[in-house]
Amino acid sequence: MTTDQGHGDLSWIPIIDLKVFDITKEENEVDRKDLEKVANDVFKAFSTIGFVYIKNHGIPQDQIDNIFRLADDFFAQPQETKDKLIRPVSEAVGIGYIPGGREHFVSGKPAVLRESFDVIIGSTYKQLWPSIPNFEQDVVEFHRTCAKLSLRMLKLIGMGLGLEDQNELLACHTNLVNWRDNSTTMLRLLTYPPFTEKEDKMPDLTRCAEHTDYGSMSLMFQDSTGGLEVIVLGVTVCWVCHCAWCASVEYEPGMALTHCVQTVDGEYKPATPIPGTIVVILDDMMPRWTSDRLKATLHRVTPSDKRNTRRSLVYFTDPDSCTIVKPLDGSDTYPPIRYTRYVTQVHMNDF
Ligand SMILES: O=C(O)CCC(=O)C(=O)O
Ligand SMILES: [Fe+2]
Repeated sequence: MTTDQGHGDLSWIPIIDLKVFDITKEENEVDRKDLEKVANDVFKAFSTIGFVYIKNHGIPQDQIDNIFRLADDFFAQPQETKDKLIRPVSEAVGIGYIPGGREHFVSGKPAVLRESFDVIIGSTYKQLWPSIPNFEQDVVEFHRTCAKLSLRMLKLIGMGLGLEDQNELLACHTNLVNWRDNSTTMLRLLTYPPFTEKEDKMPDLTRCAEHTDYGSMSLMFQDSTGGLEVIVLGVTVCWVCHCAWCASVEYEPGMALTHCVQTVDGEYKPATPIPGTIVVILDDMMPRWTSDRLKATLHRVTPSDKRNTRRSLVYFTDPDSCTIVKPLDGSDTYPPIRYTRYVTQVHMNDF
C-alpha cells in the first residue's frame, strides 16, 4: 500500500494500487504473491482505518467522465421532463428518477438536498429510461464495469480475512453478474444542487446526513467539489510527516502512544477527491459476516462548498436478496438474517 505522500493532510489516506488485479486481468494471470499482498493491504486498511481509496482499478477515466456527463445531461432537463420518470414509492420500478426533497436520512430532519437517477438492472421491474442518446447503453455498461470491480474487492476481502473458501463472499453476489429478478444492487447518479439563499439560513440542512449503507460495499466516484466525509476508525498518524504508516508501531486499541504519534479514532475526516481514485467503503453486512473484524463505514456529505453543484456516482453492491447473512467464522456474534429482511427492518427502524 502507498499513502498519498506529499499531499499534506491527505497523507494518512490509504491508497491501494490495484494494478496487479485490475478489472482487465483474470485471476489466473496474476502472481499469487502479488495478489496476497494486495489482499493484505486492503484488509489492513479496512480493519484499521475503515475505508480505502483505490487507484489503477482498470475502469477507464473516459468511461467515468462519460457517465458524469450523461448524468449532467439528465439532471439539466426541465423538471417536467424528469418528473415523468419518477420512481413511484408504491410501485416496483427499478430504474428511474428520485426528485429532490423525497429522501430523509434522519426522520424529523429536513430531506436531503439532492436528486438521483437510480439503476437496478436485470429485474422484471419497470424501467424508466430518459431519451438521451446513449444514456441507457452506457449506463448499463458502467453498471457491469462496477460489478467487476466490486467482485475484485470482495475476492480480496475474502483472502484478507483468511477464509477457507476465499470465494465465499463472491458466492453471495451472483446478482452482480446474473442480474436476476431479485437483485437490489443499484448504481445511483447523484447531483447536489447549490444551496438557495433560503436554504443557506437553515442550520440543520446538509447534503446527506450521517449513515451507513445497507449492503456489502459501496464504490464512490466523486467530482472535485468535496464534502464527502468518513469516520476514521483508528489511525496512528506521525506528527512530523502526518503519514499513517511511517509510525513504527501499529495501532492497537488501548496502546500507549509514543510522543511522535497521535491517534485519530472515531472522527470524521474529509474523503478528499483524489483524481484517478475511487473511494470504497464497507456496508452493514460486513460486520455481520466478519464478526465485527470489519466495520460498516459511517459517512456523510457536508455542504463544504454550497455555492457549487456536487456530483457523484455510487455503486451500492448488495448481496443476493435471498442470502442468509451470518458470521463466516461460525460464531453467534450476530443472528442469521435474510438480506432483504434486514433492509425491511432498517426501513421500519426495527432494530
Ligand atoms: O454522494 C456521495 O458521495 C455519497 C452518497 C451516499 O453516501 C449515499 O447515497 O448513500
Ligand atoms: Fe451512503
